[in-house]
Amino acid sequence: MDTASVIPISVGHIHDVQELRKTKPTTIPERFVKDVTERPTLDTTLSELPTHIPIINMSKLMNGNPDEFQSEILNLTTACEEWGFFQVVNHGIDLSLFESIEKVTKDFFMLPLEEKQKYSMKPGTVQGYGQAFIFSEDQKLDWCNMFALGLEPEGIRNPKLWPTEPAAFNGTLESYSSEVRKFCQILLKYIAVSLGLKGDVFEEMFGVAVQAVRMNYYPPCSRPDLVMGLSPHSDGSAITVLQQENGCPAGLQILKDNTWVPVQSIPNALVINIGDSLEHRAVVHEESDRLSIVTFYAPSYAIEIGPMPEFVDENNQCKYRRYNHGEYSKHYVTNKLRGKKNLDFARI
Ligand SMILES: O=C(O)CCC(=O)C(=O)O
Ligand SMILES: [Fe+2]
Repeated sequence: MDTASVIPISVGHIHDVQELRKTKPTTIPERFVKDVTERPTLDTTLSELPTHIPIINMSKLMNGNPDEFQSEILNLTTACEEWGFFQVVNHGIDLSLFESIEKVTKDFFMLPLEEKQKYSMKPGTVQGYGQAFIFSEDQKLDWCNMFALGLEPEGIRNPKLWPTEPAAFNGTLESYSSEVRKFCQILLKYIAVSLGLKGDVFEEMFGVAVQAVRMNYYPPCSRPDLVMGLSPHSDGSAITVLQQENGCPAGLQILKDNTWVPVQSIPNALVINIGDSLEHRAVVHEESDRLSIVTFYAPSYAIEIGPMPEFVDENNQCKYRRYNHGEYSKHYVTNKLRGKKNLDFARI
């Protein structure tokens, strides 16, 4: 996430989805109605599919049992190679923090609109309250309200966007984020090991990693078949850590072998994805709302990244060029969500 300069663009009126929902509209405003080919396949038809993304049990990686470690590292290799998406259970983050971040986030979204608008996301930027990735008046809108904040390094923070209400918001977000940051560092170590690399290779490569959070609140919608909660995209991070409200209906879907597969929510698990690899989207429901709290963890904007020499030889030719992560990030946030096209930035 970039604090990017404000681009003078006209995005038209962006309805606040929660306010719209209050009026219980029988017809959905045209700007939210997706073109026929872009409408969601709803859960009922998807429930027949084999829907399980891999599950990684972090305690098996940390309990000192070498056999369990080896087999779970293998699971992680498969999860990264074949899916790019998996859930982590027994991740070690205090569950009371999960509850408290959920509570302050929900409380924030339930504030009166005027209060939330004090932190409005300016067109062309990605921090604050509103809808991100809207760049024109004719672009369709997603059925979602977002609140996004840059966290680390200090320089990407915009203190004016940190809310004064609910009072516990800022402190809770700080504690939560520092735990999630440690989790990301540990997970990247295991990913390095699963690739046969030194555990600290990513930590060294990333510099002071960029961390940002986006909270997505999806109100119910009378016509979930016509709208999208969040348009298909892949994330511009190294890893993304998604927490969804316990007990909420499945909303996240990933594109696996050309089929949208719903991610069933496992209580207290974290959903991880390897950034900019697998396309995903969120659908909404007729009666239930849904909340997700999403952390993006990425290399420092200052560093240059590219294919690792360990993985390039005459049989595995280089497919990507080296590039500056800050440039990539700018490219990412100044393009609307459009599937996986962002990685073309680096393709040779
Ligand atoms: O809410 C979800 O499940 C998806 C969120 C997501 O993909 C994102 O914020 O990048
Ligand atoms: Fe995403």
